[in-house]
Amino acid sequence: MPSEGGADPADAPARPLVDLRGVAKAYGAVRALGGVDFAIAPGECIGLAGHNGAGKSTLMQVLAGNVRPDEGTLRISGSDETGRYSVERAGRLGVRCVFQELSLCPNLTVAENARVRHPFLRGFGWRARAARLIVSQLDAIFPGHGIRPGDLVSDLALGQRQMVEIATVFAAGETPLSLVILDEPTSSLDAQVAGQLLAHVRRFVAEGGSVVLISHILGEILETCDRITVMSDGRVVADRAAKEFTRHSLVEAMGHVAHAQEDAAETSAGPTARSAAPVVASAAPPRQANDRRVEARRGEIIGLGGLAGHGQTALLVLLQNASRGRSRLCELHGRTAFVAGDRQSDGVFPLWSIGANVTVRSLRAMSRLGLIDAEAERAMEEEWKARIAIRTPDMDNGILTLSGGNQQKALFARALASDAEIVLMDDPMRGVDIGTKQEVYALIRAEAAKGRTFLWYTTEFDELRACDHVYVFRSGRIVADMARSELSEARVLQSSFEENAA
Ligand SMILES: Nc1ncnc2c1ncn2[C@@H]1O[C@H](COP(=O)(O)OP(=O)(O)OP(=O)(O)O)[C@@H](O)[C@H]1O
Repeated sequence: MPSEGGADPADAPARPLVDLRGVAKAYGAVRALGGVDFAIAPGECIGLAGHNGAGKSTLMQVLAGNVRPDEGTLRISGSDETGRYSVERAGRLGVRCVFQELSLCPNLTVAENARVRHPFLRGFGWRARAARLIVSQLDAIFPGHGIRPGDLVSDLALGQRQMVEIATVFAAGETPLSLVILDEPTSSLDAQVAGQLLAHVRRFVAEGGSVVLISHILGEILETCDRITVMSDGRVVADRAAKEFTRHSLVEAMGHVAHAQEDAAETSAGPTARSAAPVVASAAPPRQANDRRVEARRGEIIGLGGLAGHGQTALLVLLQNASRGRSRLCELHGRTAFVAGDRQSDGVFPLWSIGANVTVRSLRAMSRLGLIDAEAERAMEEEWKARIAIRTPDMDNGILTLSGGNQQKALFARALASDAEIVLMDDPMRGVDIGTKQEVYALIRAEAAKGRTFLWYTTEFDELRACDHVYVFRSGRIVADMARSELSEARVLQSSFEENAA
């Protein structure tokens, strides 16, 4: 059994770039880190895996200087930083991070944000220099990105904001860059853009840089990283060369049951013909030039695919904002609930408790004579905490005390606990660990079998395979639609890129 922090000492690099020993951190009763050893060699890409709430982000926040551990030592490039480490020290030592919650200022342009991150861009002509810096970095990492330096960040799609954030972090600064921490960097990127980033990571590492990559998409870390460290409940439970892991053994190391196939489509060999049930939701993208429209029948799981930001979210919003009945673009017969993918801006009520975030959509159903039935509310909170495994000692804690993936689970619970007949999902599985994903897929299938309808925008092909019928979007229009039996990744990709796809 691998020991804690346990690579064979013979494999340990002579002088690690980073050497954390016995790092512990508690938040009240929650032990986020329980004595972690973690080392990174120069020129090494480490994958950090583990269930939601395992402690990955907290460990990286320690390394970024944002969180001061209660115990443990921290050495960087041989220098003992224990007790004096800070964000500023991290910056000077060349440690930079892309965290799950984006740090860009929405009311500033792309170039102005680059200036905020890189204060050396000052004096006469700073704006042009900032623009050149960010555009050249975007070109290097994400060729064909389509982002202009004068674009306001608030006007960019989530994926584009993520690209700007990543490019800003990799851009040459005053101090040489030694370590880049990427905490779920691909969660809002589609497969093609994610591939561009991972290729860049490999180039950066080949040139001697180090990277820590956190991802719940296991294929990404298996293919990109040299070594994989697995965390569970605040501890390191496995630490080996990436090539020694298979997908199966990695899932097991994370403490999940490794099913023969962990994909969404696992048991979903459903009907291939459209069901005869009545249409409950139907919508046409405003830019659609022909009469194609997304149509969902009662009990169907409908997938919206294609590259990120090509009109899928807009269609879901159109349905969410539609009133019941029929209009030119929309037809809706039932109550809707929306599961946001961008939890920061559309999802969580940041000042509310976890419980209140879950039950808010159901309060009307739980109120009698204008008073909310507190017992029913508490029961709903506890039921969903158990059903979807929200990791918290107390549902009264603030929602922001949850790890990113657990916040996402709370949003899911809000929609599924509600009385909505139609659930609109805007790429909601981002940041959810593989064990929970399997449970949520099963839940969706069970709910669909009971007659609930799901419209599911996803950037993961595996999730499209769980759908009964898939519509592929490009440039704000539906360019293809196919039943599950006709679905293949090649077909979806082809339709996503070709203007005149089938
Ligand atoms: N500021 C905080 N206050 C209270 N608890 C916190 C805080 N930050 C983290 N925690 C708790 O610490 C634990 C570890 O969280 P962390 O964010 O490190 O997990 P993670 O492995 O990154 O999860 P995910 O995959 O969901 O992002 C969780 O139980 C979380 O609820």
